[in-house]
Amino acid sequence: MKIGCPKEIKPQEFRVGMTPNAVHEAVAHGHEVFIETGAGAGSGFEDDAYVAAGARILDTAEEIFATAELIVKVKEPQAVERKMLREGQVLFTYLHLAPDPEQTRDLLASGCTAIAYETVTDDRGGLPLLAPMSEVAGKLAPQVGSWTLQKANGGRGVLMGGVPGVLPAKVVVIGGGVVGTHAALVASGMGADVTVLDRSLPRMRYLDDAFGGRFKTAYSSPGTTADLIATADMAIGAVLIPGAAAPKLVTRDQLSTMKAGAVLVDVAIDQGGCFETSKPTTHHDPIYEVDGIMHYCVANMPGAVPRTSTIALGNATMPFLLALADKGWKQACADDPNLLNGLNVHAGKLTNYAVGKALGIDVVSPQVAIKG
Ligand SMILES: NC(=O)C1=CN([C@@H]2O[C@H](COP(=O)(O)OP(=O)(O)OC[C@H]3O[C@@H](n4cnc5c(N)ncnc54)[C@H](O)[C@@H]3O)[C@@H](O)[C@H]2O)C=CC1
Ligand SMILES: CC(=O)C(=O)O
Ligand SMILES: [Mg+2]
Repeated sequence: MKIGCPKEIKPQEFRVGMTPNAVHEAVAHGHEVFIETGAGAGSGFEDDAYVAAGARILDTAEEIFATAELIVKVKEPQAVERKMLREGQVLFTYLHLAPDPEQTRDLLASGCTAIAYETVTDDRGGLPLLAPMSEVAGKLAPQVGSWTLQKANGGRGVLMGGVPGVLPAKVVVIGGGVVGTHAALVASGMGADVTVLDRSLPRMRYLDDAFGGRFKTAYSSPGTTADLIATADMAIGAVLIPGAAAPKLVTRDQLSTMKAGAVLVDVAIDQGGCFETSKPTTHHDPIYEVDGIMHYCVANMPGAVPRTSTIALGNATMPFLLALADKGWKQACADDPNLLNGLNVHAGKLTNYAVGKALGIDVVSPQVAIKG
């Protein structure tokens, strides 16, 4: 199969969809791989490394999209990329369609088959292609939040770990999944006083067993969230209902109950955000203030550490990428219900129920779509 990997064009996005190692494996499986020149440079992979692994370098994204049957990316296709997608072409990348009606409309119009990393599942109910980036974003969240807490950046001027005789910062993490756990571990490692809120009792039991003492857990009800938010120096939004728009768990009215200069880091912004006042920002201009509360809402946080993120993402996508290329998308999805859960769009139809519900669009079941 002809596999193409264009350079990412989202602002300050330096990750790349395929590493030279991934190219090497795909070529060993008999596939042809086309990489846009410079695509890996931001992650420390120069064209030479791809050529040594067996890829051909093409000069433009147009050539990549025109040549490849399977396009492998990191971020959702931007408007100019969506225009280059065609019927029958397979797109394998993050999509986050629930909060993005324009992208959804364009993908449906293109006739392509789009498989979203973030809705591919595993046998234990996890999201194996979201997890590596959630690990990265979770670890980054207290780091960027503590920077935002600094006075010169608009924050309260509180040090995460305090000092002898001065209390540490209070951090509330809403959602104790992959992002939330990694955020809680780093925040507690920095010395903060951390509480994780979740609605899953089994998940909180696991967190307590595995990390007991390093942070506290509390059931995520509106009342508990309101109480904790009012005394927090930092809240990290890390909830997920797979495929769906994030629930709004802190309203604008609640900002007035918070301490001036407190910080909201909304990692769930790629699913629309879990704070009512969140709107997506970029690494170039990551923070803004509403009612005296600082917000950090970068939708591609792992792009800040592209070397780590590209390798971590490539490790996770590799088996799925090889299955898609070796068998073709229909057989690969028919053989693997977890990969089939990644199917969001096929031949002008939406195939993910959570996305359809969020956007009010009719859905064809993925099982039916692969027979079409
Ligand atoms: N901004 C960025 O760059 C990145 C964003 N993300 C996003 O971060 C979010 C979290 O991802 P993961 O941790 O991998 O998901 P996950 O599925 O591992 O964890 C989500 C957790 O939220 C909990 N939850 C659901 N509703 C809740 C509620 N009302 N209150 C409290 N907890 C609730 C679930 O029980 C689960 O434990 C997703 O939206 C994901 O797309 C992930 C990576 C990078
Ligand atoms: C998960 C995601 O959206 C990202 O890594 O950018
Ligand atoms: Mg994102």
